[in-house]
Amino acid sequence: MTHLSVNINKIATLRNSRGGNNPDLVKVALDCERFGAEGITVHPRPDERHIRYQDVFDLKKVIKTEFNIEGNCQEQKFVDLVLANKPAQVTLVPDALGQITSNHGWDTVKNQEYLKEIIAVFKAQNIRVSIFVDPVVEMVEAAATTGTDRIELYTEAYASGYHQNKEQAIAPYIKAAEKAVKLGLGLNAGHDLDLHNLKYFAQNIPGLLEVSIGHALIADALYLGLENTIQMYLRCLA
Ligand SMILES: CC(=O)[C@@H](O)[C@H](O)COP(=O)(O)O
Ligand SMILES: NCC(=O)COP(=O)(O)O
Repeated sequence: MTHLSVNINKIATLRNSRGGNNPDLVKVALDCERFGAEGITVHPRPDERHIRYQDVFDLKKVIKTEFNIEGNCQEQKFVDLVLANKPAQVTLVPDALGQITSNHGWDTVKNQEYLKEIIAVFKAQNIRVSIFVDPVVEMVEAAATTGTDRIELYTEAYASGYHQNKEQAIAPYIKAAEKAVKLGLGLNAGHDLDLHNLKYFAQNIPGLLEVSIGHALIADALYLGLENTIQMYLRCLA
C-alpha cells in the first residue's frame, strides 16, 4: 500500500506567526504518527519561513516512522543538516531562493553529473535518496543513471488539471510511473494532492510507494480535525 508522509511545514508557519511554540511542532509530528501517518516530511528553506534548522534536530530525536527531509542540496547548509541528522530519506528539490513554493523538478539531463555527485554523498551515509522530477519520461530516464533510489513526481499539474479532465491530467504521470518501474526506480509523489484527487491518483499510478502531503491536509484538519483528516487520507490510499 502507498505510504502517507505528512508534511508539517504549515504547522511551523502557524507557530512562527506569533513567535512562541504554539502549535508545538514536535507534539504535532508525534500525534500525526499516532493517528496513522507512516512518515513525517519537512522542507527547511534557507529563509526558515516555516521549518527551522533546529526543528530538524528536535524532530529526528523523536520520530519513529520515516523521516523525510526535502530541500535544495545546492545549499551547503542543507547538505550539512541532512548529514548531521541522517533521516530515512532525503528528497532533493531544485528550488531557487525566494520561491513561494516548489514549482519544478530537476532537469536530470543537464544536471546529470552534479546529481550523481551529490546523491553519492547521501548514499555513502546510507540515506535513501529521492529526487523531485516532473512527469516527463526523458527526465525519468536520466534520473535512473544518477544513482537515485527513488523519484518524486511533482503532482501540481495533475492537481490543477484534475477537475477539468482527470484522465488527461493523470496520463503523463502514468507514463512516467511505468518508465520508473521499468527502470527499477522507487516512486514517490507530492505537491497539491488532496482529498479530492488523491484516491484516483493512487489507484492509477503503478508502483507508488509514498505520497507526501502537507498544505491541503493541514487545511482540511482545520475543519475536520487532525486525527480524522489523517484517517481520511489513509482511506484514499487503502
Ligand atoms: C517539494 C514540494 O512540493 C513540497 O514538499 C514543498 O515542501 C512545499 O513547500 P512549502 O510548504 O514551502 O510550500
Ligand atoms: N513533496 C510534497 C510535500 O511534501 C507536500 O506538498 P504539499 O502537499 O504541501 O503541496
